[in-house]
Amino acid sequence: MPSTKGSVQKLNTAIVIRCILGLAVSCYAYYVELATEEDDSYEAMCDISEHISCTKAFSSEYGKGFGIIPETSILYAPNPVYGLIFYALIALLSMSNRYITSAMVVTLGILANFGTIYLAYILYILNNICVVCVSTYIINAAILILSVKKHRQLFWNAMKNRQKKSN
Ligand SMILES: C/C(=C\C[C@@]12O[C@]1(C)C(=O)c1ccccc1C2=O)CCC[C@H](C)CCC[C@H](C)CCCC(C)C
Repeated sequence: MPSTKGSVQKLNTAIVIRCILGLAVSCYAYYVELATEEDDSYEAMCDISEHISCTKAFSSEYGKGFGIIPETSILYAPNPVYGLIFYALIALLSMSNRYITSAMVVTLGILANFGTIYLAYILYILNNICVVCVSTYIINAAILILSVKKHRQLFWNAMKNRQKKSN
């Protein structure tokens, strides 16, 4: 198992890049969601056909608060807002190479992928393909894989350091 400081830094960069992509996609989704609400004549780029439509997903009952948070809750917000908070949080936490922060990123990554499974199932129920949504699923999967790799690297680095000290 090769374990160097350099490969942890490379993984950090890779995670931050996925977060920036996630932020960009979430911004776009948020913009489209607002624009469809405000302007009836607005045509979103991601509305490609009858069954490949992002606005159908965004304006469905599941487009806000994941369809599970009650409308009266202060947490009730369009889904992309959760995406913005989530990707910003992961980017910040990924800059640290501490073991606990890395464990937090892995945990949040697992949560987000459960979110992905749920949202993908909703898309299936809606009989719809949403290109913007699917790209967030791919980003979430990549973030989880990379953060698990980083966590393993940190583990092996800690092991190596222990060995060095005892020798
Ligand atoms: C743009 C985005 C998801 C895309 C989409 O949600 C959209 C836009 C939507 O309207 C929709 C409608 C119907 C079916 C599917 C969909 C979606 O697919 C965001 C990902 C967010 C990701 C799944 C993060 C999950 C967050 C964690 C559960 C933990 C959050 C903790 C932090 C807030 C602190």
